[in-house]
Amino acid sequence: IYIPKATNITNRKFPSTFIWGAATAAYQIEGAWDEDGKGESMWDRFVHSDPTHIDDRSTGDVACDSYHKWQEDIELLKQLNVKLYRFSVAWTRILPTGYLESFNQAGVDYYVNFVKALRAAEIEPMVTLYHWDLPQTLSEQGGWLNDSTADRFGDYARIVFKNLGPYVKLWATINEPKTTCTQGYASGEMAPGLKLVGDGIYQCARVQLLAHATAYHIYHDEFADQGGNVTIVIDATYNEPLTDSAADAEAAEWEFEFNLGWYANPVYLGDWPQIMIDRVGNRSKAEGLSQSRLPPWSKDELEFVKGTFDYFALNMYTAVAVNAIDEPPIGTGNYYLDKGTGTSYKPEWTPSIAGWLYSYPYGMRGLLNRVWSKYNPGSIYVTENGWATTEDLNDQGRLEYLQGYLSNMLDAILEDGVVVDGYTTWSLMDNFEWARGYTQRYGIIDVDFNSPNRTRTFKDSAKWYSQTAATYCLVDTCVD
Ligand SMILES: CCCCCCCCCCCCC/C=C/[C@@H](O)[C@@H](N)CO[C@@H]1O[C@H](CO)[C@@H](O)[C@H](O)[C@H]1O
Repeated sequence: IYIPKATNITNRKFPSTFIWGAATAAYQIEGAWDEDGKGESMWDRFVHSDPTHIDDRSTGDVACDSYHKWQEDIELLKQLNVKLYRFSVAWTRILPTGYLESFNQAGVDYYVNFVKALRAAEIEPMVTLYHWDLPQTLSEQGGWLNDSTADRFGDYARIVFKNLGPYVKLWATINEPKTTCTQGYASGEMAPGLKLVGDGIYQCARVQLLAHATAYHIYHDEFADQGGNVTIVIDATYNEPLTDSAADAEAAEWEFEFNLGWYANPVYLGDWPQIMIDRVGNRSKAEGLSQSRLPPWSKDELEFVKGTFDYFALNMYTAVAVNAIDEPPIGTGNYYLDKGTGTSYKPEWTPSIAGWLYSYPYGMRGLLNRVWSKYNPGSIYVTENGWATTEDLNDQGRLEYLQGYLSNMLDAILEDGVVVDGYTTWSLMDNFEWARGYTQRYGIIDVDFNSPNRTRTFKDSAKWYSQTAATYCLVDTCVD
């Protein structure tokens, strides 16, 4: 279909059924890293073992102190007029070592109280089971390279479903498995800091998908009466060919499959994308390996993973320009060489202070259409979307980014027929931005990390978002 690349902000209203929300993750906001029986996660170990892992030598030990300030956070959500809050449960509060024997009732009580309070405030909880804080004990046993981690994830998911399930209808199993595999197990920039760009990166994807499917089946086999929906959160870029050439168009397609397709294809369609099977298989063979570095699924595994979704949870921030390149030399196995594409950003896109994040609002519409037509998921939630700045209450750049992306989302809904049921902006408040520490802020609400109270203050974008969530309108006045 032809979609004009409109940049104007629409003055039409969002459907009244659309759900406005905000998102966070446990390690990034909670703090209280060793309180009330919580175990050590691989992020606790990563930041404590070598402060140089983090740009500003900071940690998430206190972060936004949301573990203690959760009632205040719910008040903020109410002031924002949002009806959906996506947050994650810290695995190590429930099972401090990752094993059932370490069960910690205090962790369960904490989250049960929290979801009850959200419901009382008429805010729907969307619970992510895993947002990168793997129990350190499991990490030492191979973490996402060890098949048994999928079973440990199932043990943990069962406890959370059983206890929080009466109050939760929207579940996300694993957040952005690709980021974990590329940055945690390949570039080493994130926990656990491994550099296995040839094979570990692919095994990590396989084990996370098995873990997701394990939790999905546990929910539908044992807790179907709760009537909730479960999926995995996948991050993606909108891939625009660098030029009009057929070669760049094909490269953009490869880029799509080696990123989003890597995780979505097994879940929504079955098996790895064919281009990955072919390219990694051929390059592995040329390297003299007897088996592809992309681990083939068994027939049982394929059936186990295929169809494990009730909706599509999409994290979308940026666009990338993609170009064809000469076939990279065969040598040491490497995912980035297997991919066989070049990536950059177009000069007309607006850069943020995060090197990877550029504003190209049309990308939201383009990607939503692609996900909708390729995977036919029935319903999409955009579970993350946001903009990086330095500390600044007058964040006009963030406001314009959100306005532009949401305007294009509405075009996808109203013009193209894509079903987007809800949106949780990243993030409710400034927080610990992984390897960037507190140097990059994504919150619509400012957090003063120098104050013991972690004072929260609405930025301009939060004031605008609160009005938008109340009126379903991105500008001052909308037409129905
Ligand atoms: C001339 C230079 C050319 C370089 C071209 C590189 C192009 C590759 C760019 C791909 C960028 C994708 C990287 C994406 C990362 C994000 O998905 C990831 N950081 C998002 O993580 C989520 O976002 C939040 C903000 O970073 C984070 O706080 C949250 O926890 C994550 O779920």
